[in-house]
Amino acid sequence: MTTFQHIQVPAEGQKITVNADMSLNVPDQPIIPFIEGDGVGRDITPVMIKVVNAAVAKAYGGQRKIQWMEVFAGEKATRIYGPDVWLPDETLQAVRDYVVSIKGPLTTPVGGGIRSLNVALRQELDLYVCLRPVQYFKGVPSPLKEPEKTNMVIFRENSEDIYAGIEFPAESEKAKKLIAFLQNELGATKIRFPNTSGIGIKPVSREGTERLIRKAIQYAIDHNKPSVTIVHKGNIMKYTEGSFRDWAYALAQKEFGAELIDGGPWCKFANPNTGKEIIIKDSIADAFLQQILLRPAEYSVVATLNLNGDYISDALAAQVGGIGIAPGANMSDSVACFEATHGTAPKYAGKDYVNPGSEILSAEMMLRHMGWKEAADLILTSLEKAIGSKKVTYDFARLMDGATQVSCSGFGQVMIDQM
Ligand SMILES: NC(=O)C1=CN([C@@H]2O[C@H](COP(=O)(O)OP(=O)(O)OC[C@H]3O[C@@H](n4cnc5c(N)ncnc54)[C@H](OP(=O)(O)O)[C@@H]3O)[C@@H](O)[C@H]2O)C=CC1
Ligand SMILES: O=C(O)CCC(=O)C(=O)O
Ligand SMILES: [Mg+2]
Repeated sequence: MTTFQHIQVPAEGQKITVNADMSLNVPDQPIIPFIEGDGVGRDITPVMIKVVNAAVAKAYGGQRKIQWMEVFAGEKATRIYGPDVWLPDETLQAVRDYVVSIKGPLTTPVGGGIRSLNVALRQELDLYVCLRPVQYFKGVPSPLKEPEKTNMVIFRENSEDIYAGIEFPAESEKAKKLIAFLQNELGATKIRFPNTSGIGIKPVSREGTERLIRKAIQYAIDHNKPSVTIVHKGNIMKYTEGSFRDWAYALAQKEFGAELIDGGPWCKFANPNTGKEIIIKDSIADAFLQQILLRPAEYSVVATLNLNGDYISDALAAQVGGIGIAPGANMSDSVACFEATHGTAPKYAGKDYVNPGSEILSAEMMLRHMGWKEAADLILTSLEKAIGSKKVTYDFARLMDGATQVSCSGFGQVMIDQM
């Protein structure tokens, strides 16, 4: 058994393992690492665990049980491991070795300070897909007239782009060197204020694009979806976002046999499982952001770059009721770490106030990923019933007629009472 410095491995339970074909072996008592998270992480993570335990107990009558194993990151890690240890090596090792994990949000300061621990975790473990389903739950208050028409699944590239954090502060030696190189060696004449510019680098590769698009198209096949939309700003950023689009179309043709529609670039192929047509199309990001509000029913699977995916996730979440119920997963071919779309919402930290729904729905995705469908279904139905009962947290209560506002833990209890 692995020994850790500060992580306590539960006395009972086993690791989930991965087969050669990437399917999972899930024991009846899997050990699941969790990161509590900063800010509201301390409110929502215990509620998520309580709701998941209740759903698993109800679904399997004691036959199955999750053995939770706390691993540390963010502010809590600095209290345990020392002031500069934000993401301990043993946390990365546990998330990798135990295959399936879940995390609360982690703070990233604006401007200076540490770089994002969330991004570091994704990069270190090469969790290259950020999967964020966006669906409407009946009764949730939404700014749209027909929120049920928003039903999309975002495949956000999670390892590249301007998000990779390769940047140099204005007036630093490195920025000066890089600007001089760009001007003198590469003929870049368009840096408007070279003496006071910070510089960021935006790597976007064919390999990174292809592995993301492969997953998005396979998802559309497996879930019988009508289309995959590639979202990019390739008219302006031609060799990063534009190439993303071109590589995506090329992959659809090369690996899935897609054929051009009316000379392209849109293309289509028949779903090998159902025979139904899957259309591969693209949309420029600014236009896409208005299309999803005005014509959401025309979009299904969305494949996009890292930064676009970040913006689109929150925008789409708002359409179906907000980031209080927006779940997600960071995935490689073998490892998956589930997490809410929202951040640490610091003004609400420790107040037992916010909606735990995003992390609970992330756990629902986790249970489904493990093949524990019955427990996952119970979570969905109890969430729907809880919303139907109008006992909801502040974010929904402030927009819902006749609602009773409950706390974060109170909402978890309402869900458990509905199981
Ligand atoms: N994966 C991660 O760990 C992420 C981390 N972050 C980090 O989080 C920190 C704070 O970021 P910030 O920009 O404030 O964004 P947040 O997502 O933390 O919060 C923005 C607003 O969203 C609403 N909100 C967030 N969570 C909930 C919830 N559970 N229930 C109901 N409403 C919610 C609140 O709206 P209202 O004010 O209307 O009540 C809140 O003020 C930053 O350091 C950022 O880097 C951000 C995103 C993801
Ligand atoms: O890492 C962070 O602090 C922010 C990340 C984020 O907003 C996201 O992944 O959606
Ligand atoms: Mg975000």
